[in-house]
Amino acid sequence: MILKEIGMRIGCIGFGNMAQAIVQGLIKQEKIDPSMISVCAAHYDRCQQNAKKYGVQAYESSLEVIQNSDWILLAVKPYQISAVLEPIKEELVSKVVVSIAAGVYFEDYEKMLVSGTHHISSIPNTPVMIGKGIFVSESKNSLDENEVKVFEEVFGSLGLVEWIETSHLSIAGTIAGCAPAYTAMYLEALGDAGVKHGLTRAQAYRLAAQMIEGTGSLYLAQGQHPAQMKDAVCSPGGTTIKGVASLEKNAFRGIVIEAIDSVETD
Ligand SMILES: NC(=O)C1=CN([C@@H]2O[C@H](COP(=O)(O)OP(=O)(O)OC[C@H]3O[C@@H](n4cnc5c(N)ncnc54)[C@H](OP(=O)(O)O)[C@@H]3O)[C@@H](O)[C@H]2O)C=CC1
Ligand SMILES: O=C(O)[C@@H]1CCC=N1
Repeated sequence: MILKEIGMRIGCIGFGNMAQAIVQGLIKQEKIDPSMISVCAAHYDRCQQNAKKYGVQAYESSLEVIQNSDWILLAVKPYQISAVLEPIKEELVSKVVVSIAAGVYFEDYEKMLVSGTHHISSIPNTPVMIGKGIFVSESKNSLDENEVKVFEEVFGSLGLVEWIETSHLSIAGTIAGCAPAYTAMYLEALGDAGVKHGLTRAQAYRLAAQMIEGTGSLYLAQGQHPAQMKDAVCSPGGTTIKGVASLEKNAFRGIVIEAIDSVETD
């Protein structure tokens, strides 16, 4: 489904890191012509500069974005949602609202939007930019059957659309949405280790990134238990098991779980 063909226009209220990642992804996947995307942000000058990078249209107000769009991506910080929606909620009744704000779900929007507004809460991650992302999407939503189909086709072109019950949305969003940061830290750490031992930084990052992508893809292709994947690398008396022992000594898995806990108990 190419949005141009069905005449669907997308508007972004908030055009920061995540909205730009989605817009880049949609343009890269040739789902939509940039001319059909409208955006606004708090600072118009910065928004104009960012819009120019992708060839999309920047507006000064969210009202103009809504007037020029069919689907609205709500991409401001979670704590700003309520204030941003209040003056425009009447205009959203005939639109489809897609929220990407972490922690703001169906029941919250039922209180903030006009009754009957079609809306869905979804937590994406930055790899949507290159079609390898995730949209953790709340099963409970008020889209009609056709809109759900469009949602799955359009945002599914940027990666995996995973439907999740509200009670598990937060943890799913943390694994999918926050962990790219932790994975980037792991990438950086492997890069530092490579450099420490003589690789150029570029080589070290290239090797580490390909390894991370390959390991994830291998799991997705075969569904092997991660422990089996680990065991297949550890030759008896070999090199890998020494690193495994060191990671275990430093509670590698424990600190990862603790990091996720710290997000969830916030
Ligand atoms: N970054 C990520 O990886 C992920 C982010 N999210 C969610 O995406 C949302 C945006 O996060 P992120 O992109 O990281 O944040 P950014 O700070 O990068 O972007 C926030 C955007 O909101 C704009 N903004 C602020 N106030 C208003 C307003 N009153 N009206 C219109 N626009 C406004 C800002 O404008 P200006 O730049 O001019 O200040 C900016 O463009 C959050 O709700 C977050 O939870 C979800 C999953 C992953
Ligand atoms: O850090 C944040 O708040 C956002 C939500 C998920 C990823 N980034």
